[in-house]
Amino acid sequence: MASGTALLYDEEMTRYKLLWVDPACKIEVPERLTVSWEALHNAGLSGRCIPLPVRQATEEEILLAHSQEYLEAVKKTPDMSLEELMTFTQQYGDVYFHPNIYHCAKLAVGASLQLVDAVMTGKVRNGLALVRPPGHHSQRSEASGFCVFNNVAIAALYAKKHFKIQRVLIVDWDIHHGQGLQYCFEEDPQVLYFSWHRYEHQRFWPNLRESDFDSVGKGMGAGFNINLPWNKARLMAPYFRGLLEHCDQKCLTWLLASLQVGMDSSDYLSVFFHVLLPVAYEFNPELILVSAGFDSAVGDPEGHMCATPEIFGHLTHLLMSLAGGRLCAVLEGGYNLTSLAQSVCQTVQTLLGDPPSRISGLSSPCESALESIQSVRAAHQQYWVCFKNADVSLWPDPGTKCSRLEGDTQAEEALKEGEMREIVWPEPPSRLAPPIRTGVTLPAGLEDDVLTSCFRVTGIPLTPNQVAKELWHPAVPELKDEKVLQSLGDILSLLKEIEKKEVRNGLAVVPNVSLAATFGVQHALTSLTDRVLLVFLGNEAPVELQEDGRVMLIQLCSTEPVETKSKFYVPICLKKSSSDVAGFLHAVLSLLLPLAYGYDPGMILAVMADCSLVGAVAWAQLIGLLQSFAQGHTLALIQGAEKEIIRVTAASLLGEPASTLGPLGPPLSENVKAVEKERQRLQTHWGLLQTTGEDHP
Ligand SMILES: NCCCNCCCCCC(O)(O)C(F)(F)F
Ligand SMILES: [Zn+2]
Repeated sequence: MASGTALLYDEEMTRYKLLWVDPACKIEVPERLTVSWEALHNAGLSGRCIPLPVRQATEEEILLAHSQEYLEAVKKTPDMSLEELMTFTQQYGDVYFHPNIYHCAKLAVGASLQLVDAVMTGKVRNGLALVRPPGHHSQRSEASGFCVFNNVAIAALYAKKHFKIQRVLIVDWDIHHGQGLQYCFEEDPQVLYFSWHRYEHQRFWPNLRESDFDSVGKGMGAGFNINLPWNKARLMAPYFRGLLEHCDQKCLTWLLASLQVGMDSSDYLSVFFHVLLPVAYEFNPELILVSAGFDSAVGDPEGHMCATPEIFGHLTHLLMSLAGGRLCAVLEGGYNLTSLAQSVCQTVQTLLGDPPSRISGLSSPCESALESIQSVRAAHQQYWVCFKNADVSLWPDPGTKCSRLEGDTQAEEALKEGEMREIVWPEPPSRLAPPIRTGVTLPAGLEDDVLTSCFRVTGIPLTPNQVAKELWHPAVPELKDEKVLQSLGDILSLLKEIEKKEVRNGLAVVPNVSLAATFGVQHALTSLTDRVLLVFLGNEAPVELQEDGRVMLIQLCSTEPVETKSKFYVPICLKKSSSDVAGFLHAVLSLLLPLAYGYDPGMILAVMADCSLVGAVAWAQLIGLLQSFAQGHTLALIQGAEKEIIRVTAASLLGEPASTLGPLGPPLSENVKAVEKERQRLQTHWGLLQTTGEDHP
């Protein structure tokens, strides 16, 4: 299994810049690369990566995505005078040329291809190419938006050609629409292009009608182009008409900044749960390419978004569960040098396997985001079975796009000026990786190669009254069984190792999983955290729940669970769950992840009480996704000695990407209905569950 994270950078790519005055291009400066590189160095992250040399792309490689005449034209730029460069630039939009930009553009493509080679040959697991000029706007015969050659398009075409890959997923989280990528692949069913971008009903650059959600791809490529447009909130102007008379410029600026509707982490995560991840799992890609633009981070002068840099650690982690972890990230935009550097570090740290930091304060996606989510799911319902049961009765019908009154532009300008001065955000918290990753307690005789890199933990057997004290309930008969007492002792010492940050996560194979779960929850609450998420696969409810919210129980069962009103108890009854992998995954993506992010637990207990409920691969996928939370503090408890389950659990806890689930069939409609029922019940309490707007009837 490949391991290691590649980092590609060459300071030659800093050696071009804008040589004349052009307000549209002045933000694309060489310092974008140097601050990113230095931040990675200062954080000790570049030292943990595998440095790969960049190289110049060959003409043949560039011609995969560009025309001969365009290449010939760009080839002439190194010999041009300043005037000739300015004239040459005039024919394109929002881009500039420089005598050295052709050289750098070849290095940017070459770096991307080096990264694809290293990942596809298993030399590394994943990686990031820090490049400029960026690529996702450039087209067959046209430069655009600071882009000269389309780095990611060429990388995808190169991967298909040289590695016979038939399914590539491109995730473009840059705040601008990568129209160059859309045009390149819109008829290609082998390349699924996903982009979110500021759109504002076509009022945001590049102002293209085809950047809207109804561009789904063409011909054989229908369904393989997904646009998620960010449109500003509805009609701010009327609120301000009244206020304008009373408040001065400063107050208006503040007011707009506080109402400024840049999207935040809740919007981003909702799109991943309810649009991107369901389709990505169904598509089952062999390689993930990320057009990693960080102008979608807070503070960016182009993006005006609110999502803080740690969100990229989460987005990266969620994508690493796909394609066996084969992920190539290529830098696109990002113009606030502080948030760019922080976002790059968050991304690389996750690629290296460090657990994402906890994100608190998540809420519901905003109305505008919900409208976009619903529109995209409706537009793609006919192409993806994961949207088959989506609630897409259109709200409001697309005809009534909320237009923006002219008054906004003056307000917009105020916002732009005001907000640039004031925007600040906290540094992302440090994400320490403990020396050892996984502690295990196993009954003897369960040796396994994977387990050798785990840290064996054996505890002191507990006495019955010790347990009774911890569990605050009368001693149960099992407590006579010294195997049970030993396993509880083992769990206690595992939790202590996690508490001391000696290990990050743990695995215990136990004789009585319900007792172990109850004990684990109680001990975690007394010594580790005030919020424990218990994910329980099995039918017997392990713990009585207090409504104080210190435990959230998500229980996957096969028999009809008791009716509940609690927002901390989520029974999900799945029929034939071991064969309905799609149904299981639907439950994880549309229920479990949104709940867990909303709850923000300090500890995860993942309990496999009944090995028949899901297969080993689905379970491993779940263990991988659960490491998004609680700084990776997961304790997996397994009853019985299913060797395969134990092996994949340990592998996942050690950071091995789970193997792919393979092509997914349609989920069982009764399972989708069960999940939808719970989602409807809970979405008012946990906003990340929403997929449609509130005022939808
Ligand atoms: N206010 C100035 C208007 C600038 N309009 C052009 C924006 C180009 C964005 C380029 C990018 O960030 O998408 C890339 F990733 F390609 F670099
Ligand atoms: Zn951008």
